[in-house]
Amino acid sequence: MGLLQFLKSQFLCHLIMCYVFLVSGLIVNLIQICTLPLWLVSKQLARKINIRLAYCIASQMVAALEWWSGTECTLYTDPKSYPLYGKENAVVILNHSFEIDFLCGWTFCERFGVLGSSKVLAKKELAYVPVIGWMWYFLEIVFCKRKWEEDRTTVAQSLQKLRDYPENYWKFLLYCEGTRFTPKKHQFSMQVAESKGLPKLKYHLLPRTKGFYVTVQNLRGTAAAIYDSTLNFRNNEVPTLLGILNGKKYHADLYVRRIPLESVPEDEAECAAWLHKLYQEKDGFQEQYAQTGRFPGPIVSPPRRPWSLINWLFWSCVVLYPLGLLIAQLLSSGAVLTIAAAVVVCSAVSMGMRWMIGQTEIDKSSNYGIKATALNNN
Ligand SMILES: CCCCC/C=C\C/C=C\CCCCCCCC(=O)SCCNC(=O)CCNC(=O)[C@H](O)C(C)(C)COP(=O)(O)OP(=O)(O)OC[C@H]1O[C@@H](n2cnc3c(N)ncnc32)[C@H](O)[C@@H]1OP(=O)(O)O
Ligand SMILES: CCCCCCCCCCCCCCCCCC(=O)OC[C@@H](O)COP(=O)(O)O
Repeated sequence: MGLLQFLKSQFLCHLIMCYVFLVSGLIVNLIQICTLPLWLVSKQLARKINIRLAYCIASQMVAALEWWSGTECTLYTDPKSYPLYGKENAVVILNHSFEIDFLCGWTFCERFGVLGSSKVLAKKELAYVPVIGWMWYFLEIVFCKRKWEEDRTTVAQSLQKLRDYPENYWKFLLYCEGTRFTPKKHQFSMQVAESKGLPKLKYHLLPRTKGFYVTVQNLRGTAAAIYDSTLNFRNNEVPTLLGILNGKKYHADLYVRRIPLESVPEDEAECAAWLHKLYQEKDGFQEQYAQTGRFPGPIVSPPRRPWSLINWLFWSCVVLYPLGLLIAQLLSSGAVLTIAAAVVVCSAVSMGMRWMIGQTEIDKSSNYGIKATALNNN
């Protein structure tokens, strides 16, 4: 193990990274709150400012993936579609099998210059996660309770609000499986597939079709295409956020197909059947990947950009300098009680960060999808 790799595995480094993320994130959240009056005066300007502010937070995690862990992200796609990525609005459909799949999504958004304005249909629980969840509130992220009776109106309303979004180039991410893949959820989901007379899937859960239908209906005329995206990792890697913090390098492969939105049927039942067929095709791509280690089509990888790193270094300077002064003052004062209080605060913060990282862990995944009726989401 080299010196750099040794340093990357040290808890002190992780603590410093988490401190930078948390404090800079809270500063950004505070500035976001200050933009509230602006929403009344100029909604579009407030949105544009919040896109840039969100970039300050999200790109730190992207920098950790790209520059700290050095994870390689390879894109398989049609070279004819490639020039359109980042230049049009699109609904992205992604498999939900990995703890850092959202981060790989963010990385591609960053490389196509749409990280700050990217959107997602996220479970409501994530809105309460400090920094990220609070930032999403100002980005007009669409939240759902995964209870259709309640979501059918709120999701449609939130999607309608996005129709006049000022930044043209955003991606709306939809995990149609609705929850992360686990063998148990797969077993239940395939029972539902069987009861509906649908072919079984090997690598995916049965997609939930209502969210997809409502998204397509509400974004017609705004989004130009569906980006059907299938993600996997080389050599059966099981990537985690803690692995990224430890500087572990992963190898992500993403296959993206651009499908014009007009080709999705308008009728609800046909739209649902279209989505089921899409997931059967996605299953085929994963099978091919398992057999050959490749997705179909050529590789057209966009290079990483320096901006995420520059942003990270900027915020590190902003928040570490006062911390350094504070620690020096504290140690020179020799006040045992104050030092003890500082240790308690540090421990509390690191526990809080561990809880946040826990939100990404599949073994802490919800029970959603375990019962066929899926009534219990907790
Ligand atoms: C490549 C570039 C990438 C770019 C990335 C871009 C942007 C990045 C931006 C941000 C990244 C941040 C990442 C954050 C991640 C957060 C993600 C999440 O939170 S995922 C969870 C929330 N999202 C979803 O759930 C979306 C999918 N779900 C739906 O669409 C649902 O329909 C719903 C709208 C949420 C409503 O759910 P509900 O359960 O109430 O209703 P359903 O109608 O879906 O369910 C009943 C229906 O399903 C059948 N059923 C029952 N049990 C199961 C089961 N186990 N499996 C499958 N199906 C089941 C049941 O029979 C009913 O069927 P029917 O419809 O026929 O009646
Ligand atoms: C600079 C880097 C420092 C990094 C410090 C660590 C920061 C910690 C940040 C926490 C980020 C929280 C974002 C959560 C996104 C989780 C996305 C996700 O995958 O959600 C799961 C849901 O889709 C489905 O839920 P389940 O039903 O499976 O349950």
